[in-house]
Amino acid sequence: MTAPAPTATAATATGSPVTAGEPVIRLDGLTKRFGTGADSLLAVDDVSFEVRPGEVVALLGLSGSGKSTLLSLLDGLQAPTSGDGTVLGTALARAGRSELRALRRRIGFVFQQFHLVGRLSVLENVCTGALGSLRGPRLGLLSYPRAVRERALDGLEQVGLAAHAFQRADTLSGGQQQRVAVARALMQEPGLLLADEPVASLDPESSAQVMRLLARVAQERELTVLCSLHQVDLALSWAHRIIGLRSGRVVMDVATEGIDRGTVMRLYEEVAAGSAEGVAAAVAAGSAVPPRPAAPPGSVPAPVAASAAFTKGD
Ligand SMILES: Nc1ncnc2c1ncn2[C@@H]1O[C@H](COP(=O)(O)OP(=O)(O)OP(=O)(O)O)[C@@H](O)[C@H]1O
Repeated sequence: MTAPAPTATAATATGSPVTAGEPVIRLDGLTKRFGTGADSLLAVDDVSFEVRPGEVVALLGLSGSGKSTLLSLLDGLQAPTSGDGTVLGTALARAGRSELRALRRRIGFVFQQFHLVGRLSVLENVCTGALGSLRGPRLGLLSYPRAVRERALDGLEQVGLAAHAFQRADTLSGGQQQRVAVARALMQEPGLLLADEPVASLDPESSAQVMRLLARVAQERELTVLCSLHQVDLALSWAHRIIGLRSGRVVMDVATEGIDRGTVMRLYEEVAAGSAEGVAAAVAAGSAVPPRPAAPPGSVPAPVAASAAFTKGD
């Protein structure tokens, strides 16, 4: 599946969609350190990039490279240690609690584990997506305004699950539950959709279905999507752009159009500091990555070098 270019956009030479609007995300040296002193850990390290309206971006990187931490910073769930970022016009480092709460109401978040309430009906789960805009707690489907219930049903139709509206959520398959979670996120009418490994616990067929759904809603709603993934092939076929993290740093930022799989796979290999320039040139040219020099027999692999940046355009 190829990511459909959002409407009202003009494709650039690299195929990346660009609209005239302000960036939805603008990060400037965003940094998150856990702990202090010698034992502290730099989870997100001086990250700067922009995401334009309608862009569908896949966030790739080894386990522990900082993808989830970056997403939680963007959602205002964690405060940056230094640097700044603006999301939907809210400055992350300077926003107060209520501003961050307001920001979160405008960001849809899709989790790996769906986070549905299993004993509630599918429709009521979708209705909970509107809670941020309603006053007071809700108990039972009928406690939601009719307009919300109708919108939730429309959402379920959009994700192909209207027939299951009155079933308990925990009777659905994993792939179906994730599609319900997408419908719930869309109830917020978000200006940005973040997804943290939304298909990590799904089989290949359900994964493709969920990614196809995300691509479709992104196109139909001109919605900006930033989604962490472990599946390079899904990222290549679904996203407009791949941002690769290694040890918290952005080491790859490429349009998916014209990029080959081997180049992206370098993200998952250990990169010796000495070969970084070669990789950078290969990525920038969109060509195949030159072979790594063979390690002498018995040698210990070089540590992954966070400084081995091969950001496109460097
Ligand atoms: N609350 C925390 N306190 C301390 N360290 C943390 C915390 N959250 C994350 N980390 C550390 O920050 C680093 C980045 O973690 P993060 O979960 O963002 O990576 P990831 O790329 O999302 O990994 P995965 O693909 O396995 O989900 C890891 O070393 C992790 O152990």
